[in-house]
Amino acid sequence: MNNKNIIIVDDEVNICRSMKACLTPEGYTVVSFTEPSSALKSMHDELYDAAIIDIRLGKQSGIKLFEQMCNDKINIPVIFISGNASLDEAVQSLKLGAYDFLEKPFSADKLINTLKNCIEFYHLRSRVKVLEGSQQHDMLFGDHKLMKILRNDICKVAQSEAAVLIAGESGTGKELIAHSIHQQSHRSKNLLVKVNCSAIPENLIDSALFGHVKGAFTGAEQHKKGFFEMADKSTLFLDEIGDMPMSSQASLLRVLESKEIQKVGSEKVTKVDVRILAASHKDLKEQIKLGLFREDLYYRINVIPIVSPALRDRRSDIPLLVNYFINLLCKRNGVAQKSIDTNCYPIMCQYDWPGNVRELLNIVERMLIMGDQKITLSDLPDEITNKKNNVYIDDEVSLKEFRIMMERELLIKKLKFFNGNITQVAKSLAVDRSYLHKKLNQYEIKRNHNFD
Ligand SMILES: Nc1ncnc2c1ncn2[C@@H]1O[C@H](COP(=O)(O)OP(=O)(O)OP(=O)(O)O)[C@@H](O)[C@H]1O
Repeated sequence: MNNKNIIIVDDEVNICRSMKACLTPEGYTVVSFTEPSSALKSMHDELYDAAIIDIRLGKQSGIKLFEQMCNDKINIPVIFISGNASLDEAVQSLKLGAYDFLEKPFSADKLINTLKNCIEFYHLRSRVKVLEGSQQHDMLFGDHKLMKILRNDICKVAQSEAAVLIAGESGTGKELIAHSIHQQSHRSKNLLVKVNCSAIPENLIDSALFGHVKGAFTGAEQHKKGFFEMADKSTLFLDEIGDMPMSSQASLLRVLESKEIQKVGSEKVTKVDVRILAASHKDLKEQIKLGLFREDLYYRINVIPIVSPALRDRRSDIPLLVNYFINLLCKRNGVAQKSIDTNCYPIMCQYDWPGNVRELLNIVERMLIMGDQKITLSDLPDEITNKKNNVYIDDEVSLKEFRIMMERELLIKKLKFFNGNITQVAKSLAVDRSYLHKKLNQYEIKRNHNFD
């Protein structure tokens, strides 16, 4: 059984019946309509795998129906049929994006084969789109043991259907984690649907999550699919869930409990099969205490918790990420490959990166644009070189890196103490002036370095 849903739109009831009779034994579930408006309504309400549409629907036009489907973003592959359409109409239908055109009368075999190829073709096409999309997402870089544990956890949870709550500071890669879970799950043949919960106005949440029918409220000029329907048989990623208003949380909880949706303005209740991933940079337990997040919803979405580590907790990954971003950005922007002076790494590892990987990515991009062929210490922004925190020593730092860090810290301290007086600094360090100049050049420290 192939378990696919097909919709037929033909003004001749007999033709609908005979197509149904030949497709049903092949395992297709077939519904038919003689009226384009009822067909369009059904396409909004149900999920179809393909549509077979007559070009001439009495006084109405199948092509017009197809155009309306495109406007309403109903993405069903279409096969047109007709006994009396002109060649022009057939060509027009294909130009609009229909999969094929069959001239009546056609054999049962011809219909069955065309339909099978059509569904396979669209399935492959969406798979290619998913793979293209995933290439931008699945690069969860990092060799630190925290990243190894994270990748291992992702691999395990991907195989299950349980809801996952991804916690972690902003910019640590929570969205990448969600994509990675989806890509490794059996739902990956369908697209992951992402919702930014903080961006949906409170009064539109039901319509955004469940969709609405035409005329449900002022401004609802078209039928609209909600995120749950879009994510049917796939994964729904609820990003920034901690920013969702309380009233919206109630609607979300209802659908998570019942696994059913009801479009705004419709009586009909539809089952959905959606896996939930959620993320928040806010501490949801804290939000519960503050009365800003529902405890019952928290337990629904937090079946498996995953924590995305802050960059400062895996500093040894910084050189790896910097190199990865340099390659990525040079390729993406079509510029010649640039490189970085490895003396930059110890300094970059000292910085706390409050914006995490996103901040690192932005800074690398800025240095690539503004700097020369090789990024050097002088290209590092002030907030990184003027760090005032205690020296951080990573588990995996090498002796050479450690020496560079300490020497640099010491030179800056002394220069500050002696107001940039080289003779005094050299004397206090028990080195001669030329050696001190050499070191200052090596670490690109200027005498009038900004010491604040
Ligand atoms: N481990 C990583 N490897 C490669 N790139 C990463 C990694 N982590 C994050 N990034 C990149 O950093 C940027 C921010 O990541 P992402 O949007 O996933 O973070 P987030 O935690 O969801 O942030 P927010 O809480 O602000 O939504 C993206 O460009 C992402 O590709």
